[in-house]
Amino acid sequence: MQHLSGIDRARAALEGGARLPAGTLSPAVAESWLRCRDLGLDPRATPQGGVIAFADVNRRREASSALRRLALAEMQLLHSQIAGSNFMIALGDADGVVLDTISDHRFSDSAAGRSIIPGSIWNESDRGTNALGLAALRREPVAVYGREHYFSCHGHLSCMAAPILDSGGRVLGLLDASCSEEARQQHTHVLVRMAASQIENGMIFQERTESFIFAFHPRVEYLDTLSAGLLAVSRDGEVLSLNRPANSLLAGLSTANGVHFDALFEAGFDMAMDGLLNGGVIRIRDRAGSGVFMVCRQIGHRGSIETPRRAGAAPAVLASPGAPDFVCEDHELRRATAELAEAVALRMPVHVTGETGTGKELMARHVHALSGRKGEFVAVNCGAVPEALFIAEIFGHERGAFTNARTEGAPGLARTADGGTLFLDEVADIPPSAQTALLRFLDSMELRAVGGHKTHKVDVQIVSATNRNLEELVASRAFRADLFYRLNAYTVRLPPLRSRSDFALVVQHLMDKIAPGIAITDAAIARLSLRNWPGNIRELHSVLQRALVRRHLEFVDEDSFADQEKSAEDCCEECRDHPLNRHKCREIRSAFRAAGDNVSKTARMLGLSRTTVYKHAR
Ligand SMILES: Nc1ncnc2c1ncn2[C@@H]1O[C@H](COP(=O)(O)OP(=O)(O)OP(=O)(O)O)[C@@H](O)[C@H]1O
Repeated sequence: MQHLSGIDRARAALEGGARLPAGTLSPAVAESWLRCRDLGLDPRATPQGGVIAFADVNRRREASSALRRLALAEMQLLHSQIAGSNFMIALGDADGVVLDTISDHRFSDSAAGRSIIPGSIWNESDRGTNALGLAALRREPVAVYGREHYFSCHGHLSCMAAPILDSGGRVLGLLDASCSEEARQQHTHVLVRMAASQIENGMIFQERTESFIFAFHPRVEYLDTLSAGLLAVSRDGEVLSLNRPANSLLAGLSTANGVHFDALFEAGFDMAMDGLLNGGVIRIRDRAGSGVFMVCRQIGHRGSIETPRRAGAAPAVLASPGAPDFVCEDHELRRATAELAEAVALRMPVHVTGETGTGKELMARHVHALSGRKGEFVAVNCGAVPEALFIAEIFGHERGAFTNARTEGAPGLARTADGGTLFLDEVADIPPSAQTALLRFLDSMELRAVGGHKTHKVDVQIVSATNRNLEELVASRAFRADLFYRLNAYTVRLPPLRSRSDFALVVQHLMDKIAPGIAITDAAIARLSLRNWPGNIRELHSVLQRALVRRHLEFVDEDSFADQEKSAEDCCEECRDHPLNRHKCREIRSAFRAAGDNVSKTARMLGLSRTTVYKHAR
């Protein structure tokens, strides 16, 4: 109760513009309040806006891709440790902009949950005192409970945040757990700190694949814990990075950039290596005289055997056992898929975008093969399932849940995909009522059949795809923003065929598939490359098939497409792929030419509206 009355007095002073009573707040919070007051922020006002545009979120996500890869896996774990307790886990970048959230559905449906979304800015100067902003400023873990938040409108929130630092002490990102004030639990703070340390350590391993990594601690039984110091050391003994515990364990010694192992430990690098490379734990003294145990956690290798693949280093054809080959020499596509394997290894949901026929389903099958999962690849066309049945179709239904033909009950597609991949095609068409259910499922990987009482946990790789602009749908509120961010943890944008720099390779690949051994001339490829390809690779496939038929499966040259091009010229772009419309379209275009390219005259001749004529005559 004392704490409450203390905070009451402190708030009264803050909101009344008076001096803050001493001893009522932690120094970190008190200093933050004063900074906010100096900035002229009104604690009773509602902080303005504070959400950046989608494109910026994506740019920031890309800039933090290495961090996100590790953090998303930790966030999942953290979420499962504190699941069911009305919490949200958020990852922010160094500027306090939220990049990803995983949330308990009760929390995400609350006012607080709606304020912590990807793109929301939680730095101190925008949102006043809050854990994320304060942890970024202080570069240490911080908790801000209830009314300690500067703005009274955030008084129902409790947040615990820990910064994720690089070995130079710079903030790479922030991990935050937020809940409603009454749901807060002490141990969450510890879990968030542990997760942040785990990510920091992971970053050292991820970035230093060519270095030795040693763990050390004064007590041998702590070598496997998060308290152990980690040192990344080059083959010459130069210390390249240290984690936070290493810095504290070596306090008093200079660990500045480029320091040599010999300057930190009495036994020289070569002698230490003899013992460490034998796989054993050695005991050595640091230069301050303290004894520590040390073990080698990674043997650095030379060259590029395991160095992470950079954009530009990916192969021309992505091939995985069990998946159809995916031509991928185009540089945009290579960049988009450079880190796909890592994302899949971390079970990140993959979102594939691209025009119709660009290979979204093929990419989904490739992800499935990459995941090495033994279970099934289950594709759902979200646009084709009626709204009323969507949830039952995905999550199953118990016997008797429906009174029509579905009396028997079914496990649902998500359970069928257990151990495999669930491909949500045309994901933009998921009915609004099912979006919430899908979001809950993605957060917990648990589902309950319609009419059932038992929940089932499943393990599925999620791949979604659309050729619509999901960002616009989110902006118009037709698609839930939190679901959008959850699905596109890793996005692959497939370029349209007309802009692919590997066009010739795609043609050659399709030829090999359709008619192995039959040649296509360079001139034919050059001619095809001039087209617009609204139907992309699917359209190219059928154009090649028709050309092969015309040439009796002997060869394909530039004249093989003559009749196709002529008939294409005869109708407008939209009707070209619709056999049913083609006839009508040709009639309009020929009447238009006969009428001397006069739209009104053609319209009168055919008894059609001018708009219709214009649409086809263009
Ligand atoms: N990169 C590629 N390499 C080889 N073949 C490809 C590639 N991309 C697509 N294809 C082929 O093109 C055809 C269309 O691909 P797919 O069905 O995956 O497209 P999609 O984007 O899912 O289409 P839609 O949006 O209409 O559902 C398939 O025959 C596929 O094998």
